[in-house]
Amino acid sequence: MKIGLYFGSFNPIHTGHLIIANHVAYNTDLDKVWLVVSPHNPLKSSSSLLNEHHRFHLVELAVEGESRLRASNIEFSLPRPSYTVDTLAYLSEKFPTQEFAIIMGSDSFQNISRWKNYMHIVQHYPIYVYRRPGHEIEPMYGVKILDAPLLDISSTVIRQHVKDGKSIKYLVPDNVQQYILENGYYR
Ligand SMILES: Nc1ncnc2c1ncn2[C@@H]1O[C@H](COP(=O)(O)OP(=O)(O)OP(=O)(O)O)[C@@H](O)[C@H]1O
Ligand SMILES: O=C(O)c1ccc[n+]([C@@H]2O[C@H](COP(=O)([O-])O)[C@@H](O)[C@H]2O)c1
Repeated sequence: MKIGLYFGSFNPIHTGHLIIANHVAYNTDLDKVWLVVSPHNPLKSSSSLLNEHHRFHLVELAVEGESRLRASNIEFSLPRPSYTVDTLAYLSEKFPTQEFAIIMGSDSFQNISRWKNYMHIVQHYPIYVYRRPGHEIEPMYGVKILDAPLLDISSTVIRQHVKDGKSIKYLVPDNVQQYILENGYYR
């Protein structure tokens, strides 16, 4: 089976992430997409990060009932910060019969040369890039650029809306919105 690994902070998961994961799961040669919650992105400050268990739970709520999408907390038991190359090595050893690919937005791809051992990643794993407004890229390293509508949604905007008391309806699934508001996250 071919599995797309969609790594992210998911702080919180939003409709953009879900549209991307669903697009890949149904329009490429990949069979499933795992949304891998990274406790700590090595290139981002952790100050505005909601606890990883809460972020993971929100991803679980978001993919509930969708058989091709799965929430993964595999990085919770690995050293911090979460270096993708280390997670890939761990997964390839743990699931030797699976074929793994990577899914990322074009903003992440623009930074890939700053990732630990990025040449190993680009040489050994297929990469699917979803274009993001304001982040035009040249295809390099044989990456596949997905032909799909641009989505101007970010976790940053959702956190800011919650802080400002604005609605996040439709920007996140209803059950995710309800859980965020009930628990007072991002206030
Ligand atoms: N609207 C979007 N279009 C394309 N790719 C996206 C979009 N939102 C997120 N991604 C991609 O999804 C992955 C995980 O993103 P992440 O969890 O950091 O969300 P984010 O919205 O970028 O968060 P933040 O606003 O906190 O930086 C990254 O590879 C990112 O490029
Ligand atoms: O391995 C690295 O050096 C590396 C550097 C920056 C980001 N990443 C990973 O890229 C993923 C996307 O990060 P984010 O915070 O933009 O959602 C997340 O899983 C990070 O751990 C990985």
